[in-house]
Amino acid sequence: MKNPITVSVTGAAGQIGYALLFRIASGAMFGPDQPVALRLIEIEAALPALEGVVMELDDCAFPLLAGVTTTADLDEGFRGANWALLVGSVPRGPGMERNDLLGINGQIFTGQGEAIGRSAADDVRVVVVGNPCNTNCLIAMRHAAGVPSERFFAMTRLDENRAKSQLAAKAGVHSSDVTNMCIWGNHSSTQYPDFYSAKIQGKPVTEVIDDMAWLKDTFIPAVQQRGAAIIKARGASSAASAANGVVDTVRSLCTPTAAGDWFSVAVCSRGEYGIEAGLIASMPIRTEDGKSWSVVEGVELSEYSREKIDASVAELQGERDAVKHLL
Ligand SMILES: NC(=O)C1=CN([C@@H]2O[C@H](COP(=O)(O)OP(=O)(O)OC[C@H]3O[C@@H](n4cnc5c(N)ncnc54)[C@H](O)[C@@H]3O)[C@@H](O)[C@H]2O)C=CC1
Ligand SMILES: O=C([O-])CC(=O)C(=O)O
Repeated sequence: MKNPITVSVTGAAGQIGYALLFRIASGAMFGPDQPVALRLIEIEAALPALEGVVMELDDCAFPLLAGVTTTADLDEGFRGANWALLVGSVPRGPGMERNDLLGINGQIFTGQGEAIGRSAADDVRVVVVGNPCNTNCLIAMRHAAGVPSERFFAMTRLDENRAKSQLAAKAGVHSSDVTNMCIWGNHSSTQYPDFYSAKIQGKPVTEVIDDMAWLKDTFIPAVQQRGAAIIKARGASSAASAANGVVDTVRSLCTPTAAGDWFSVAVCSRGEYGIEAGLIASMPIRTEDGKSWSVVEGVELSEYSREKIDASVAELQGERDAVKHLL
């Protein structure tokens, strides 16, 4: 039997938490022979509800679940964490943009970053989901003393999956036929789902979907606005698909990437593709060994792509400037 991987999850009693914990405990995140220990973090007021979730985890009798801890204490919650999944934070409601949450949620990530620096395992990797996730990730990274910047990620995988699904439906193929789908920039309505470099059954999307007006004027806004459309329809923000995005993000970071492909996650830029170093921006990422990762080099950017990426990066710069007092 392998040693358990310790996974800390904040906001564990929330909507995404409810969809995520059972997937982790069932083996969907780390595979069918990898035990996991969960450390669940909530604010005091939500601890009673979290106990109910733990009762349900118990009632699943998951063979891979090696233990569950619940706490409102950040050091206790991140103790020994190999993965810290930062979900806890307020979701937006109808009519809001994700960065309207910066003032409400930003400060959560200072204390969490500090506690990760003090208490997590030496190999901790951090995935920020709580919105606005890129800038919250930046805040956490800046406060996590001793944790290298390449261990911080913000989630754009749900956007990637949405984009694949939209392109597949238009082309009449399965979403698994869509590869090389990069979301660039911010997890926001300025994100750029790069249809120019994506492929369908190995061919450029623009060859298979010969409809530039649809790609530019329907596809891109549909992906950018999908979160808002879900909020409008469901009355609450995406939860099951977001949890699925977290599972996919961690799996992709832990599993060698298929030859020629890449996946989307926001990482700390080192200046790749002219994106200001130090910003948490989504880019095309590969891992060869399931541990270290790299930004895929040489993706060709049309003038259109360049403009879209620059606009999203400008938004990230604005968000960073708005939280200067937290950095
Ligand atoms: N990056 C992405 O693709 C996506 C991000 N999100 C974001 O994920 C976040 C969570 O969404 P939901 O689970 O639907 O919200 P929710 O409101 O159902 O749950 C959030 C939970 O976080 C807890 N919480 C609040 N402050 C906390 C703190 N300081 N420490 C620990 N826990 C804390 C709350 O008590 C609550 O149980 C939101 O910010 C939402 O916008 C949602 C979907 C996709
Ligand atoms: O749109 C929202 O506020 C929630 C979210 O991040 C998403 O669904 O992508």
